[in-house]
Amino acid sequence: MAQSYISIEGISRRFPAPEGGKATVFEDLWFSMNQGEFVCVIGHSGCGKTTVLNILAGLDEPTDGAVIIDGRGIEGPSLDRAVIFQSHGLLPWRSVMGNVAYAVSSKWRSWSRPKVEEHAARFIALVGLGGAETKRPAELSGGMRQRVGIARALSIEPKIMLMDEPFSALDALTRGTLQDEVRRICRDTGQTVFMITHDVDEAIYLADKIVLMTNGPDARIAEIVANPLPADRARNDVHKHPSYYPLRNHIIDFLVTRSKAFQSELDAPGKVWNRRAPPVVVPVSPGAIASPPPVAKAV
Ligand SMILES: Nc1ncnc2c1ncn2[C@@H]1O[C@H](COP(=O)(O)OP(=O)(O)OP(=O)(O)O)[C@@H](O)[C@H]1O
Repeated sequence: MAQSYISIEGISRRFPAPEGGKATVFEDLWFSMNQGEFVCVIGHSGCGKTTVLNILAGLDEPTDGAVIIDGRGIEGPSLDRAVIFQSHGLLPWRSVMGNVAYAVSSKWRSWSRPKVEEHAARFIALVGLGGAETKRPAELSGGMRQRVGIARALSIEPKIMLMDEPFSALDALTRGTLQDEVRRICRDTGQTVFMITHDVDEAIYLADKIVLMTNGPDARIAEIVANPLPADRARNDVHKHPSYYPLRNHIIDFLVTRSKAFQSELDAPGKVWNRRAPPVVVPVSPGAIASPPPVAKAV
């Protein structure tokens, strides 16, 4: 059997609780990703999405369990894994060019200054910030800062892109353009993407798989939804696909109703829950052909 590229193996995270003891954010999560896959994670605030992302980034460690990437355990951050944070994480004393060029020169240490800046400028232009290279973060709007963070992450051409609501601070037009660009770049370069979002339509447009997490504390992966839309999808056409509304309704129903009830359903007598293999669901319209082939129940 082919080995997964990223394998999350039974990770838990507990923090000291204010009242003493430990608070469990999530317990015994199992999940894997193949190389080149685009995965979105959806779940209510506080279920531990950012904590999982920080563990994948090597910025935090699980209390139990392990994450294996390409056959090796994670040992801290790596330039093979770029992170786009909600809060930009820019160096305030550096210009737009300085922030992106710093990342580029960290990755390719032997490159000359002009080569670094030429490479950085391409990605600054890509996110629509050509002309703003000399500005410092304090001179930019929140959305512009977020675009610098996206340019910086894309510029180091990482194998894995970890994104925490990367488009949430952007206006609708810029968001759409950058979603298209990020999707195109990730597909062209075969990057593996783990992205947190609260935007169901964004997940439907971008993801191959959508991981649904139950509410915290003690959150778990409720389901993995395999996106039945064709991999080669166009933004303007996704809603015309016969499986679009079944997919959208399934996710919204989860967020509105099932994410809360899930825990008590699982605790019902006689319920057997295999944490190692959360159910894979392919929501399709009756009669539609699902892609990828249904590996589990279609609803
Ligand atoms: N360093 C920490 N110390 C104590 N508790 C923490 C720490 N980091 C996270 N938590 C707690 O873990 C829980 C999950 O936080 P996390 O940020 O991962 O959730 P999230 O699902 O990403 O939320 P959001 O959607 O609001 O960003 C929260 O209750 C948070 O208070």
